[in-house]
Amino acid sequence: MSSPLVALTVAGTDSGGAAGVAADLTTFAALGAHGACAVTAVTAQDTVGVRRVVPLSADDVRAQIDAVLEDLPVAVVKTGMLGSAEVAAVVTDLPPGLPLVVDPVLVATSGAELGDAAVVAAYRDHVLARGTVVTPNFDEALRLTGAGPADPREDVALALHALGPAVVLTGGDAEAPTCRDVVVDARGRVRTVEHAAVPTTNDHGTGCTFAAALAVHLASGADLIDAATAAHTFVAAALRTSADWRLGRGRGPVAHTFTPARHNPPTQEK
Ligand SMILES: Nc1ncnc2c1ncn2[C@@H]1O[C@H](COP(=O)(O)OP(=O)(O)OP(=O)(O)O)[C@@H](O)[C@H]1O
Ligand SMILES: Cc1ncc(CO)c(N)n1
Repeated sequence: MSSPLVALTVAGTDSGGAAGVAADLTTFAALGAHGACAVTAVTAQDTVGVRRVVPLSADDVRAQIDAVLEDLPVAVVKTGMLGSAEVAAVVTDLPPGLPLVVDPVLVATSGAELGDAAVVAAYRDHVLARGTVVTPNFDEALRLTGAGPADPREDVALALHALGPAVVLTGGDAEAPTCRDVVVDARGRVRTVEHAAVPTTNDHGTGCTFAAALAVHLASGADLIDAATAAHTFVAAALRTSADWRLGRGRGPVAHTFTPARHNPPTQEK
């Protein structure tokens, strides 16, 4: 007997349905996985900006994670907005050996701050060391490493790798000819994944969607470079789908509803 692959997201909600838990669960479903969630914070957010953030306590988050892990055969955990150093410590306590994709959410697409200096310190001091792979954008990578904007992306990615995890430094840029993600595997080998950029402003949620897709592909057995390539391809296809959408007054949602694998869902044995 087989069951669907189970992926758990530990992340904040986006009331506009573009990023955070909504993006993660929809992406898991689009790739045929069963998604579970532990909510870290509730945001009042739309395509324009973030109006309010209500953090949940570390105990609230731990209770959700415990409930899921005690009942479901979770194959991979993906984290997004953690919101506080206390919640970050709960993530660090995840069972050893459970693959962990850390999307170190610090800033929303709209520019709103979603992680303060204490959260940055928590990532640097212990969350990254527990992570299997970390997926920052360039701005997040600079905050986590203290590097400067003129530093080569490969060097910044290697500085993150030195803190413990494999790395996919994402390079979304709708105005560039191509988007280039720098990948550093567990052994420190550097590769790049590059695709034509999709010219669109409907890109709210790309980072969450990418990390969620990466988590499913890794848990399905792909190596890091294949998983990053597949996740990058998924996001690009989703962006092509949403490019003509007219949703909201700001940066509209990426179409994480795009479903390439509905007819071939991944499975797991236990
Ligand atoms: N316009 C685009 N065209 C093609 N690929 C893109 C585009 N924008 C982002 N991507 C891809 O999407 C993935 C997520 O990257 P990105 O750098 O946008 O994350 P992010 O900045 O964390 O996202 P968010 O805006 O949700 O915080 C990467 O694989 C990136 O290359
Ligand atoms: C809740 C949440 N998580 C992540 C992001 C990153 O885009 C966001 N805007 N909101």
